[in-house]
Amino acid sequence: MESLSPAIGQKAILPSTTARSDRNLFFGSVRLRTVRNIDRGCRRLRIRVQAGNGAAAGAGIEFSDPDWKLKYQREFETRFNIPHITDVIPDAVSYPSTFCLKMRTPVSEEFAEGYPSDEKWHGYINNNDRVLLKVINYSSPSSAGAECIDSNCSWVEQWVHRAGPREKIFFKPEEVKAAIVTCGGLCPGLNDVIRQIVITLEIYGVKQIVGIPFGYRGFSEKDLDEMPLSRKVVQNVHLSGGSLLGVSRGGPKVSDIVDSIQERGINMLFVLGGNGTHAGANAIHDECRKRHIKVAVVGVPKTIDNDIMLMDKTFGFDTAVEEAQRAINSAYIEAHSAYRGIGIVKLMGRSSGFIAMQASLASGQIDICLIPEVPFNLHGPHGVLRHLKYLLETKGSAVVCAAEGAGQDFLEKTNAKDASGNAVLGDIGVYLQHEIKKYFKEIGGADVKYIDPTYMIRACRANASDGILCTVLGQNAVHGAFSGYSGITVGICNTHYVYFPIPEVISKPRVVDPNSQANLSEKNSSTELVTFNNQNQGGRCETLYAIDFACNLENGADEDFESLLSEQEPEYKYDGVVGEFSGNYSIGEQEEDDP
Ligand SMILES: Nc1ncnc2c1ncn2[C@@H]1O[C@H](COP(=O)(O)OP(=O)(O)O)[C@@H](O)[C@H]1O
Ligand SMILES: O=P(O)(O)OC[C@H]1O[C@](O)(COP(=O)(O)O)[C@@H](O)[C@@H]1O
Ligand SMILES: [Mg+2]
Repeated sequence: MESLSPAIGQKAILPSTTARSDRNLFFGSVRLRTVRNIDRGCRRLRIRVQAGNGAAAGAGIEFSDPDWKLKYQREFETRFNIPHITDVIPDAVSYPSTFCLKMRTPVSEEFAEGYPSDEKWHGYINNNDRVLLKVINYSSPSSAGAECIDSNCSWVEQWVHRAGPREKIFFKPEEVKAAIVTCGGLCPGLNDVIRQIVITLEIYGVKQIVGIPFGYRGFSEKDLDEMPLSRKVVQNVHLSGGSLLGVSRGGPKVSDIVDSIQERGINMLFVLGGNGTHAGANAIHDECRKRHIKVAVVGVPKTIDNDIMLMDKTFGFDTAVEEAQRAINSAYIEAHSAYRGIGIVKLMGRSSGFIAMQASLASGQIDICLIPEVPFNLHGPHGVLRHLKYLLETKGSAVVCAAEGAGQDFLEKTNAKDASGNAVLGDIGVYLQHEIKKYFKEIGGADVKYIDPTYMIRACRANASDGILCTVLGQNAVHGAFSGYSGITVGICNTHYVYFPIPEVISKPRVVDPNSQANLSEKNSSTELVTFNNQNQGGRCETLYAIDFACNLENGADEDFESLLSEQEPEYKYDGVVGEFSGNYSIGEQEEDDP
C-alpha cells in the first residue's frame, strides 16, 4: 500500500525545466531509457525505478524478517478495519435484518433439487467477506505502473471489506432518523444517490428521513429547514442534474454540526461529497464517538475530478468525461474550419487531470493535453507554443485541452481560498488563450477559439453507467449504516462494492499515473497522456513526460537531447549508441545504490 511503502515502486516523472521537485521524489536508483519509435519517427522516454535492497526507506518494513508479509497483512487489516458502533458502545443490541432478500439465492449445483427456504438461506453478506484491493501480480518493479512493496515485487494479498446487507442490524428502523447532506461542488448523480438512499431506507422500514439543505451549512443556518424525504418525493429526482438538497462550501464547526445532529435526533447521517466533505464526515464520526452517541456516519464519494484514492472511479466522473467531449468536439470543428485555427478547451480538475486526460483520449481530437501531473513549458524551443506553430504549419489547425490545475506555475499566486479552504487557482485557459494569441500575432496570426465548459460538465444528469453506480452505492451506504458501521465510505473496487475507513481514501488526492498501462495503451492511437499528437511526422509523437525531452526533437537529434539532458539533469548519462541513460537520482538521506 502506498502509505506503507512510499519509497519503492513509485513512478517517476522526468522533470522538465519548470518541474517542481516535489513531483519527483523517490528513493533508490533510477534507470532511464529511451525507446526509439521507428514507425512514428519519434521517441518515447521512460523512467524506471530500480527498487533498492533491504528495508524500504520510511516504510518500516524489515524485509529480512521471514514473516514480513504476514506482519504487513496484519497491519493492513488493522488500517482497513471499518469502525463499528460497538467499538464505543459495546452493549449496542443487534436485531435480525428487516431488509428483504427473497431473490438473493445462490447459483450452485448443490441446489439442483431446489433452493432452501429463506430461513436456511439468508443470502446476506458475511462480516468476514473481503474483496481484493490490488489484483495485478507484477513480476518486477520495471513493469508498467508497478506498485511494489519489496524489491522483488512480492505478491501480498490486501483485502478490504465487502459492502452489502448484513444479517444483523444495529438500529430498529422505527427508531431511526436518517439525514442526507450533499456538500462541495455539484456532480452528476447526486440525485440518483439521494433517491436510492431514501428508497433503501424505506425498504428497511425507516419512516423519518430528512435532507439537510445546502451542505453542512444546513446544520447551522436558522433559516434553512430540513426537507422531509420519501419515495414519493424522490421518485423522479434522478431525471435532472444538480442536488435536490442544494450544495455549499464552508460551514459550521464540527462540534456545532454534532450539537445539531443531537438536537434533531439524527442517528444515521449520509454524507455525499468529495475529499473535504469526507474529512468533515470523519470528524463528525470522531466527535460522535467522543460523545458516546449512537450515530452511523456513512459517506458516498462524489467528485467529477475522480481524485479519491483506492476506488475504480467516483460517480459523476464518467458523465463529466462524456459531456466534456462535446466541448472538445466543438473546439475541434471550430479550429478545423478556421484558417490557422487553434481551439482551447479548459476542463475541471484541481489537482488531478483525469477528466482532461480521459476526454482527450476518448475524443481523439486533441493534439496537446495539459494536466497538473505533467509539467510543461510554454515558451522556448521545446514549449507548447513552438509545437502549436509546428502543428499549424503541418496540419493547419490544432486543439489544446487543459485541466484547470495545469501550468499553475505560470500564473500569479494569490493565496486566495474558497469557503472550504481550497486554493483558488489561476485561470490557465484564459492565460493560454492570451499567450497563444500574443505569440501568433507576430508570426502570421492564428484564429484562436477558447471554450470553457466548466459548469456544463457537472450540472448535467448522470448517464446510464453513473446512474447504475449511484444506485448501488446508495444502497450499500444504507446497508453499511444499518450494519452499525460508521466513519466509512462506499466505493467500487475491481468492480465489487466495498467499505473503506474514510481516512484511507482521503489521505491524499488520487492523481493520474502517467506511467500506468492504461495511459500507455496503444489502443487509442490519437492521444496518449501527453502532450502531443504529432500527426505530420509520419505518425504521432508520444511522450509520457514533458515536451522538453522528446517531442520537439527531430529524428536523430541526439546531440540536442544529450545537451538538454546534461543541462537539466546532470546526474543522468546518455548512451548515444543504444539510447540508454543511467544514473542515480536520489534525494535526502535515503540514497541507495543500484543493487
Ligand atoms: N478538513 C475538514 N474538516 C471538516 N470539514 C471540512 C474539511 N474540509 C472541508 N470540509 C467541509 O466539507 C465541505 C465540502 O468541502 P469542499 O472541499 O468544498 O468539497 P469536496 O467535499 O467536494 O472536496 C465544506 O462544507 C467544508 O467546510
Ligand atoms: O466553482 P466551484 O463550485 O468552487 O467548483 C470548482 C471545483 O469543482 C471541482 O470540479 C470539483 O471539486 P470538489 O470535488 O471539491 O467539489 C474542481 O475541479 C473545481 O476546482
Ligand atoms: Mg475537493
